[in-house]
Amino acid sequence: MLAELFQGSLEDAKSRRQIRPYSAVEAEALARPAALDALEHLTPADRIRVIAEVKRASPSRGDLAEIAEPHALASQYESGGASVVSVLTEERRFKGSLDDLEAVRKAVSIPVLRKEFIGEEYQILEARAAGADLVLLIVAALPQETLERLYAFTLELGMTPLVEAHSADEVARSVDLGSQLIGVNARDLSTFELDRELFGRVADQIPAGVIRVAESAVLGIDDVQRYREAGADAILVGEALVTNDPIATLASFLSV
Ligand SMILES: O=P(O)(O)OC[C@@H](O)[C@@H](O)c1c[nH]c2ccccc12
Repeated sequence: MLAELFQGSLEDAKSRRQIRPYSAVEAEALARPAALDALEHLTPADRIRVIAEVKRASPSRGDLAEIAEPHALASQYESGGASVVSVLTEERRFKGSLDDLEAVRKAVSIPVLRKEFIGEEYQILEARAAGADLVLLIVAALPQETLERLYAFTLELGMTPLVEAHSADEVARSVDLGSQLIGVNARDLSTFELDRELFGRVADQIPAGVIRVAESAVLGIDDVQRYREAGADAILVGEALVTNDPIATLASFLSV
C-alpha cells in the first residue's frame, strides 16, 4: 500500500508540473515570507503539544468527515490550543489538496505541515509556495540517500522536516539524519496495522533535545496519558478531532 500511495502522489505531482513547471513553483516558493519556526512552536512544555490534522478520509479508516471549510476547522484548532496544523494534501485516498493547505495558511498564524507522500523536491517547493512551514518525510519509503537529499532541501527552504519512522531501524535512520523532529507512527503504512506500544519501545533511541512526536490513533485522554508517560513531547491527531468537537477534544487532551 505504501508504494501505491507514493506512486499516486508522484503521478499527481507530475500532472501538476505540466501546468506549473518547476521554475515557476520555485519562484513562488522563494517569494513567500519566511517559514515559521516550527521547532520553536513545538518546544517541549509542561503540557503536551498537539499537531492537529485536517483529514477527510484515509485508506485504513474510510471517510471520516466532510470538512467543507478546512480553514474554519484550522481556526478552531488554533483557538483550541494546537501548536501546529497538519493538512493532508494527498488527493486520491485522503481527499485532500494543496488548495486546502493554502486556505488553512491564510486562516492561522501557527505553523502548517504539508502531509503528503513526498519523494521529490518539486513537492517540497509546492508546499512552500502554498505557505507550508513543515513537510513530512516518511523514512520507510525513501532510500537513505534520497531522504538525506530531501531533508537538506527542506532545510534550505527554511522549512522544518518532520521525519516519520515506524520501527527501531527507521528511528535510527532518522537520528542519523540529524533530525530535530521525529515522529513515530503507530500505524504501519504498508499493512495499516496499529502498534500502540511502538512509541514506548523506541522513545529512548531518540536523543535528548530532539522533539518526539507520537502519531496516529490517539482517540482519548488515556492514549495521551500513555504517550506522555512514554516521553512524547507532542502528538499528531486527526480522526479524534474531525469526528468530535475539536475545541472540546483539544481541551481534554491539553488537560492531561
Ligand atoms: O487520524 P489519526 O489516527 O489521529 O492519525 C493522524 C496522523 O498520525 C495520520 O494521519 C498519519 C501519520 N502519518 C501519516 C502518513 C501519511 C498519511 C497519514 C499519516
